[in-house]
Amino acid sequence: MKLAVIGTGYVGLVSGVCFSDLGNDVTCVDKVNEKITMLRQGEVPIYEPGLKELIKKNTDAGRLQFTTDLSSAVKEAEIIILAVGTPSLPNGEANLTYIMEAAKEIALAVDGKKIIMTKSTVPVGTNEKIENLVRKHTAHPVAIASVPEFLREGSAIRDTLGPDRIVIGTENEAAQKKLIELHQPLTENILLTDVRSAEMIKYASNAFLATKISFINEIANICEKVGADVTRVAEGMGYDKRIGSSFLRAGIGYGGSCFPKDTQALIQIAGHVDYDFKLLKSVVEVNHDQRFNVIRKLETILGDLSGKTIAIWGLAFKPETDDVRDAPAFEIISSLLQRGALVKAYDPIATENFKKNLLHLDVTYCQTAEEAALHADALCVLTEWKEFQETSLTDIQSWLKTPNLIDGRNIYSEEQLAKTEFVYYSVGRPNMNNGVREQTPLLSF
Ligand SMILES: NC(=O)C1=CN([C@@H]2O[C@H](COP(=O)(O)OP(=O)(O)OC[C@H]3O[C@@H](n4cnc5c(N)ncnc54)[C@H](O)[C@@H]3O)[C@@H](O)[C@H]2O)C=CC1
Ligand SMILES: O=C(O)[C@H]1O[C@H](OP(=O)(O)OP(=O)(O)OC[C@H]2O[C@@H](n3ccc(=O)[nH]c3=O)[C@H](O)[C@@H]2O)[C@H](O)[C@@H](O)[C@@H]1O
Repeated sequence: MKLAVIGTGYVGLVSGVCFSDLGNDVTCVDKVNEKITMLRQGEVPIYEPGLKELIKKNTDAGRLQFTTDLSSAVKEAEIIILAVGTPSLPNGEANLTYIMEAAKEIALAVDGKKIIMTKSTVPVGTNEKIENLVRKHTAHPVAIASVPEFLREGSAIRDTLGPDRIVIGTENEAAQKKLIELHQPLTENILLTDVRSAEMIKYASNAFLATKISFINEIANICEKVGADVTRVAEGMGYDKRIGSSFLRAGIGYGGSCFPKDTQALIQIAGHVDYDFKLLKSVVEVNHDQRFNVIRKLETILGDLSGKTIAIWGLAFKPETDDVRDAPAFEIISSLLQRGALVKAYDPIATENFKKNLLHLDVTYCQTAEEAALHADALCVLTEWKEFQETSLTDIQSWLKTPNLIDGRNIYSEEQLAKTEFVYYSVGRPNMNNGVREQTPLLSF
């Protein structure tokens, strides 16, 4: 099939490349010239394991192209995939400017029968708005479908080529048939539904995963007070198939380009129909507060942070990506600087993106993990990069001025710590001091 993909962010690029890998002719479109130039030269504007190689394979095979010429790409295609951004407005609502602009450009370019398949995450009712807009600008038969995307950054190719499910929301039977045909090589598990339900499935899925994270983070906070270990609690819960073990990793809260924005957007969607989504509001609040536990723990160990040197390992919102959108590191570092601390930070690949976004922050960015940790009063691990997990605790101890370690992602085990002198605080697990577990006093009730 001939496809045009509008937008070469994570979703557009990865789905475009994967669809071409399945044998379709794909043209990826972006309005940013530099992105298209890079892609044509075989460079990838985002970091995603395996993507560069897959792009080369498919461009070499002549099935994958990149252009800024939306009109020609649309004319050539049977299916147009809409994958532009839907960032948050200041009030939390999804900003639909890019979607609507792109939809208009598509409508003005169509010259025959087409399917527009929306992969961007859009509030319930948006695809109907897209349809109305398109009808205003063209008389050609254009079918609209909502086909939400569920990929994760860092495992985007694997997720796209082996999805748990595909959701196709459309009222147009011919489009439905065509979209089943397009997605069938990926999975047999295709849910056919109406447009509004498809749009809601995406928000409900992200909101539910965010809820799991905030839930386990609150359990972790209680574990710290009662002397239990949240990793064992999560394991014990996860064996129950009704609960499942995924998304029960306690930490410093979720970040990234989607959970924070999509939870806020769903609260707004509910608000527009006079529904107060109390549970989700709490999920967001818990998540925001969770970040500051890192600061509270540092203050417990070091007291006043003014003049103290704090090493930060990890700036990306999760490993295997250079994406720093809404990364917890932003607020944690800002808060440290406000308290007068000196911050030295290291991330294997996200430093440049972080700097670009936070030019005003007075942070010393380091080339290696060791450089960041050297002579610091404490080290905070904010992203669970494998490189950090593989660094010997004996080395870390020798680099630091004082062996204080805040492990925001629970990457080190009690056994590893047993042979060290660290004051070690993690999330929802017993503190360690000089290789020994700190005892929680008898509970009074
Ligand atoms: N990032 C992710 O992992 C996931 C994102 N999503 C959703 O997918 C959508 C896209 O997300 P990202 O890929 O992160 O977006 P992004 O914001 O990184 O990229 C969007 C791209 O679209 C381009 N663009 C905007 N208007 C255009 C136009 N009129 N013509 C051509 N190009 C245009 C921009 O220049 C940009 O390169 C969002 O709605 C997001 O919520 C869904 C699942 C996963
Ligand atoms: O709509 C989207 O954009 C995507 O959002 C998430 O994907 P992503 O943001 O790439 O990354 P996740 O692996 O879900 O992690 C999100 C955040 O939650 C945190 N997290 C995740 C899992 C967990 O157990 N604990 C936890 O704190 C991560 O550290 C990270 O900050 C969803 O997992 C995807 O299904 C969805 O398509």
